Amino acid sequence: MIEAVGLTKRYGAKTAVYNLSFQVRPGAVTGFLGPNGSGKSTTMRMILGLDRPTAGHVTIGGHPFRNLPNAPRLVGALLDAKAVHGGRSARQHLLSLAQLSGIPARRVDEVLGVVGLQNVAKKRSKGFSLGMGQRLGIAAALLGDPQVLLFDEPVNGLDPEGILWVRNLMRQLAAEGRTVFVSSHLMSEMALTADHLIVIGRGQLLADMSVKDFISYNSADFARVRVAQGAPEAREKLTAALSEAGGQVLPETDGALRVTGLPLPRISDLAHEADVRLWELSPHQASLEEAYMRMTQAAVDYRSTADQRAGLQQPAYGPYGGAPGGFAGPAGYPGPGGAPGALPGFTAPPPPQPAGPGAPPARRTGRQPVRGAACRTAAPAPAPQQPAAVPVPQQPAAVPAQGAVPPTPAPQAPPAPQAAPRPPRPRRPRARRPRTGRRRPPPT
Ligand SMILES: Nc1ncnc2c1ncn2[C@@H]1O[C@H](COP(=O)(O)OP(=O)(O)OP(=O)(O)O)[C@@H](O)[C@H]1O
Repeated sequence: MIEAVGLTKRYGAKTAVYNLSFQVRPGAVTGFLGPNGSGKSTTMRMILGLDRPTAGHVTIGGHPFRNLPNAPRLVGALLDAKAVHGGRSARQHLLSLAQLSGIPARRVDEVLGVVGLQNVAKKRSKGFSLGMGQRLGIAAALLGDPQVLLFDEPVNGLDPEGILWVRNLMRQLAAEGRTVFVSSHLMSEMALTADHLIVIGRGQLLADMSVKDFISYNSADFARVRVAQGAPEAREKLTAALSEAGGQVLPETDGALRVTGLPLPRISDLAHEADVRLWELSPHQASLEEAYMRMTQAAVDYRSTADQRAGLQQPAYGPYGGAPGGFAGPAGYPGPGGAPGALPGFTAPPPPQPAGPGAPPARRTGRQPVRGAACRTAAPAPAPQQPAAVPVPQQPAAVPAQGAVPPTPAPQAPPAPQAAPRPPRPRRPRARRPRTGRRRPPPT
């Protein structure tokens, strides 16, 4: 098991990870999610003893990584697949790692086979594609047949077959009772691979819960209702009946209705009472991607200037408020779509607040390259001695998870000393040239 307690990492003025506490249990795939720059890699480096926490601690099986006896056989990691000597072949690279860790050479050929690189084992790795490099990094992680595995974006650059292979590999490793901690930005993939999720935003814990709970806490379940074709008056009648009963009803583009705030049996009864024949009444759940986007909107640091969204809050839509896409307001929530008395399971949490005027993202300075295998014994970065000023990320309005550590309010950074504003310079009137009445000659 991996256990982090109050883990904090500062790089100069930048707080990459703040007061992070979580556990990664064996026998499950735990997904590690968060927007770009939210501190996932930093956390993984601290778990592997490659970065020293500024505060807090993290252990594997009860010991800090550096105190683990024979760490490479206990822990395997893929952090940066490109951190390979390009002049070495895949086999040579793995062989050197194996020799450093006392792992028998035959294991090298085994893992080359597992990752499907046996036919290019003698090729220099500098000629490898992104996906081949990724496979080599995974081979390095598996080399010591470890009980604890960390993968930082393992499917990066893999083709669909490779992605499926990684998914099955992760699931198999977890089924064997190993601890599998994997970060990814591919939500659809995480939904299929992970059992449990740890979500961070701006270095702080946002959620620690099962994938299923994460989706239902952070998205609106809804019912799709379709009346018999060619009966617009029946549709209107049903809309009125459902709204009167406290449901939020939105028209869908194909003529169906999206209903939140009412359970399916109640919708069925109301349709029956209104004498409306239904052709469809089905439950729907939002995807992990929708739930993730909803939760992390306020913690996104890097957004395209072409992206007009100020969040996933959508404008009120139709006479009942709310918005298409499952993000209708929850029961009792003052905003579009809210309806008192709406039932659990058919409501969404309050929409996340748009990101506040947080500090601009700090530039990454002197980031240390990290090798692909955990058996690397890099000297730890000295913990920077910083004042305890921490820029506080604005928390999205997330539902606190069972077992999640509620983010502790971070101390406010004192305002940077400002130079006294200069008085505006008086503008000199521009001397006007006297008009001569002559025109410029046309260009030749
Ligand atoms: N060595 C370093 N020196 C200074 N700042 C750093 C260093 N390493 C990371 N950071 C900063 O810490 C923050 C967290 O970075 P980190 O790489 O952990 O995020 P991440 O969640 O892994 O991002 P991504 O999803 O883009 O890989 C970023 O703002 C980053 O610039």
